[in-house]
Amino acid sequence: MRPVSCWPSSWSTSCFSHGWIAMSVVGNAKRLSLSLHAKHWPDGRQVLGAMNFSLAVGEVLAISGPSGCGKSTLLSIVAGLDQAFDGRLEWSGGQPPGLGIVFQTPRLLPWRTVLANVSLGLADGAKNTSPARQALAEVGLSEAADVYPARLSLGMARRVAFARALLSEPDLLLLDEAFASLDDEAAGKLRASVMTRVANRRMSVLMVTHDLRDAEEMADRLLVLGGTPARVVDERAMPTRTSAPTLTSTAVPTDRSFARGSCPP
Ligand SMILES: Nc1ncnc2c1ncn2[C@@H]1O[C@H](COP(=O)(O)OP(=O)(O)OP(=O)(O)O)[C@@H](O)[C@H]1O
Repeated sequence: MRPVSCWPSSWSTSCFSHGWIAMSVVGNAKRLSLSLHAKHWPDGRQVLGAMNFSLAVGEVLAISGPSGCGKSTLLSIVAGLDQAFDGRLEWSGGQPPGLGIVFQTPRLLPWRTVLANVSLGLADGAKNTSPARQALAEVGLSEAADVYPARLSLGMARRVAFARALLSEPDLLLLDEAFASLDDEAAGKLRASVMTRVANRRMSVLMVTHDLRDAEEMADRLLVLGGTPARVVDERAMPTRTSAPTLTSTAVPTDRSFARGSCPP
């Protein structure tokens, strides 16, 4: 069990002393620690319950669970987009790392070309287009550089969102069902692009997915959310990732039914 502490720098709110779901990585520098007590919506409904997890530098953590449980909400908290929660989010060194995000919907700006969308966030993006063109080539969309998002399929738009996220060379990549709508070849290429950066740059990845294959091929660990409010109902190490850090807790079940069904009460 992780000792309770009030970390010095965090996004928000209170310290609390009970209700932890303990899990810690041994021997790896941490990129982030999240100690969540609760997340309520403004109408008072509690969507997330107590959970506590860390993500190590170079680690890939997958989060799954039934639709509507609160996975995207959890990702928004980690992204700093939702700060209205009870708990603490702490980054190593006290500073949020460079974040890359691929949302469930690609969120491209419709009035900018594909190339201009990919260049968003780069200081000199408008002047030097070669990094963005390279990123587009990496996701197999060189030919789409000058078209507008309205002409893209959902899968193509997702690949553009990937190019945009990877171009910023993030320390932490957040993926929300990012491989959905992609054919096997495109999804395989993107997985490879991500995992190359994990290996070479020690990029960390927090990914929400319903697809066990994503978790099996990429993740060191899998957290399964369930219940209302959602909590971690299962945690397992993924045997296919040989770089998996040592866990201090958990049994590792072998069934693959984690993403099916509705939230149990
Ligand atoms: N801004 C909001 N205000 C109130 N309720 C919300 C808001 N956003 C999401 N919800 C509700 O919170 C719950 C969790 O939503 P969330 O999108 O996090 O689930 P999810 O597990 O990611 O679902 P899916 O797998 O279907 O994408 C759902 O019941 C949703 O309707």
